[in-house]
Amino acid sequence: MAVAWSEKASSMEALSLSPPMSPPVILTQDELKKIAAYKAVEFVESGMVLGLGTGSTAKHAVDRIGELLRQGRLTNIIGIPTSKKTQEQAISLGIPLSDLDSHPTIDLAIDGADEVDPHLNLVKGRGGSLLREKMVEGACKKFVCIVDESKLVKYLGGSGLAMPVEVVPFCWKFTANKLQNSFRNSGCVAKLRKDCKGEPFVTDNGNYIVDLYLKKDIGDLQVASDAILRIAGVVEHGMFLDMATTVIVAGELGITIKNK
Ligand SMILES: O=C[C@H](O)[C@H](O)[C@H](O)COP(=O)(O)O
Repeated sequence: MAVAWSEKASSMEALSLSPPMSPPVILTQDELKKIAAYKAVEFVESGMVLGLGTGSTAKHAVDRIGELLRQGRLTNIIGIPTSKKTQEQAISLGIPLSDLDSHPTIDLAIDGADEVDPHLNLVKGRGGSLLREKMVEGACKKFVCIVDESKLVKYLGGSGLAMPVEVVPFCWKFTANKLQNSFRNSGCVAKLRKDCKGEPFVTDNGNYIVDLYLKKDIGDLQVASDAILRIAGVVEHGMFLDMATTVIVAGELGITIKNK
């Protein structure tokens, strides 16, 4: 999706890429993701332990951290990757890595999201990395979420796209049925995620993903979270409730920074 990048709106902290009176610059969705990511990396300071997110938006942030390290503008960074893919990317960029066992407290994590509601609750995991993301981002002093404006929703599940749940492979149909029945009042349909070969998608942790598709609001999110986590066979779900401390949204009018 390409949008017009116009002048700063009064209520927004914005990056204006075009001088006044010039025609609006048309940016792609990926360019907006990159702008949000670069803005988030401005929060990074030398000496920090950083949670490194996963996905097409977080990838820009990891690239930028690697670039600043190479230029010597950042030093003594330790990255904690949220997926094997991000781990590979960080290694290729020369970012020193560790894990939660050695660094149980993280200064700052930067990661994307699939949905952001008005209270800064998130849906994550459409890339399949929700479990490691939740572990790493749950251990952060500050979690900066970076999105383009297409990710903003009125309520979680409101995009009509997947709400991911990581489940153990053992009797996944049983677990999927339990999940679907738990949210039948919201018109929930539970589907096993498949890879491009039509095989079950397998997470970095060797589990499967059941995607929930909701026709209506699921109501109280904490109640929904508790209900999902009570189902034996569920490992974790992709609702990140009250975890993001800041959300950076890049959109048509500029960058908006929302703080908890
Ligand atoms: O599992 C994937 C992660 O939760 C991603 O952060 C999320 O899916 C957003 O990805 P993207 O930045 O590619 O839209």
